[in-house]
Amino acid sequence: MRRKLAAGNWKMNGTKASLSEVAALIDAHPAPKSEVLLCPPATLVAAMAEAAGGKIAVGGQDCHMKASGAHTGDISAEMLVDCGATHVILGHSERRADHGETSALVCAKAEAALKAGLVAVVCVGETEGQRDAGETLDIVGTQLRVSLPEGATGANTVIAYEPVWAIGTGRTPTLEQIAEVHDFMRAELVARFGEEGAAMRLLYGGSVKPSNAAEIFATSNVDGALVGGASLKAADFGAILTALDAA
Ligand SMILES: O=C[C@H](O)COP(=O)(O)O
Repeated sequence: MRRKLAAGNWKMNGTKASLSEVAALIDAHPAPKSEVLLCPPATLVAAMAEAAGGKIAVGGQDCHMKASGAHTGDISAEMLVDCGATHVILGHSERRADHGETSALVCAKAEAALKAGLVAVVCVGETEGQRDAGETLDIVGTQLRVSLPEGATGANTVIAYEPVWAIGTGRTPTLEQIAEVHDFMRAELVARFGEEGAAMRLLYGGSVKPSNAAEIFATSNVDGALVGGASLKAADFGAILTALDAA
């Protein structure tokens, strides 16, 4: 049985004052059925982990493939662990677009994350042009195949399907489109990883909000969400968590 996961990605948002949202979330949802993960900017990982006190999981938004060394501005998986992180988002489309990250690099980062004991939340998803060209399953299949290292399991790896054109736009795929991609990903993962592929959580991400969460969570092979904008406010993220707990 896959435990549902409500994950929030704060992206480049938040200061120490924003940690009041974490306290509010925990107060309002002291014992959720679903697992809860928040991934703040690196500057807040340690403080958020302390504020969360183990009641919700905290993750980074990226890590380097190496454990240490001359890589100015980068952060290693070991450093995230040292700050109290248990997860790391890898291969988000904003990293792929802003920093030219390839699936091969994402795979190297995922290997580093797993070695350090982090859960890797690996993101895949097509652009609008790729969807219009009928390439969605090809793109997602290739990203999955290349981004995931050997040794990925249901315990150490989560997949987030995030159509690039749905991120921060208020647009979402139809439920049929989400189901098509999630069912496809499940089949690919089972074909490669067997039982471990069946155990991996598959999150949907892209304009998830309180008003559309319930229907998305009722969709085939959706085990939760990776939420951007709506994760910044405890009230919105809490409403999404409530919908996930009820699914
Ligand atoms: O990582 C989260 C996704 O990019 C979704 O962002 P969004 O909920 O603001 O559309």
